[in-house]
Amino acid sequence: MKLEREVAAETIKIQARKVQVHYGTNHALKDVDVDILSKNVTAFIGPSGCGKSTFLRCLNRMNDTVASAKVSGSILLDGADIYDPRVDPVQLRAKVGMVFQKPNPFPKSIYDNVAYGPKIHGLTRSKAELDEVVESCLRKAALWNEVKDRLQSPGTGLSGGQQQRLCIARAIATSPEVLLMDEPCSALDPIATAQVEELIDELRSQFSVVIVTHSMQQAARVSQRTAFFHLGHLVEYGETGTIFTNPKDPRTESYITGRIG
Ligand SMILES: Nc1ncnc2c1ncn2[C@@H]1O[C@H](COP(=O)(O)OP(=O)(O)OP(=O)(O)O)[C@@H](O)[C@H]1O
Repeated sequence: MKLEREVAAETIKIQARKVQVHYGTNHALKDVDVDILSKNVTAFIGPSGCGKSTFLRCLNRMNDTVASAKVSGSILLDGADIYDPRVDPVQLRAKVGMVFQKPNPFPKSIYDNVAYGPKIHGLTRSKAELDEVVESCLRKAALWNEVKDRLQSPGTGLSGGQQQRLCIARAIATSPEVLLMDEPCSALDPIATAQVEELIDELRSQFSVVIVTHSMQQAARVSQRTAFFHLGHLVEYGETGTIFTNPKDPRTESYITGRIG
């Protein structure tokens, strides 16, 4: 029997039903149903072009910025439709933050990169409060000790791994509830990758994390749930251990054993 604490931790944060995405005539995502659990890391895996990033971008309406993209179906965040016309996508993206494949700090200081979100969303009332938020986010992103003496230096002057941790600090500065990560380690060396993976594990005590990855080892290391996509379909979704050791669908098995992809 599960402990009460564990059951409480496994509430549904995002519920997606019959999500379809077309880019012009390209039907990129077909009838995707999935429940993303709170305080879990969910990995999206599958061969190139299968729709992982497309689906990830549906979860904070980033596809709104792609003129040819048409999204249908329903996506609920804590039971509320994120595609409701009354939802402001900018506010939504503060709640559902995103970290991209290539570290993309703003051409501003390290401090301002992190302070930007809280400032534009009016989340702090004083400079002292903002300083606290910046420090706490840099600490959570395991970067504080490396940058505390040069907060006014440009974020773009950091190493690739440090820049990615800065982008994570920036993404968590608006206190998101969900963090979307699109291949966040693909531009990083193994040491920086290990640091970011460790961080992801720590972040899940506070956020739901959804990560797109090409590395099955990474999915197995960091996630509790895995979704396997193939040709625009979500083929299989379940506990990571089960997906990797006892998949139900032959397509999942072929992918994890290296026969497709
Ligand atoms: N901005 C876009 N405009 C038009 N078509 C797109 C766009 N983004 C993705 N697509 C198409 O949608 C399909 C799914 O692409 P998507 O990037 O979601 O796949 P992916 O599984 O994340 O691939 P990869 O692992 O290579 O990043 C592909 O056919 C792709 O060409």
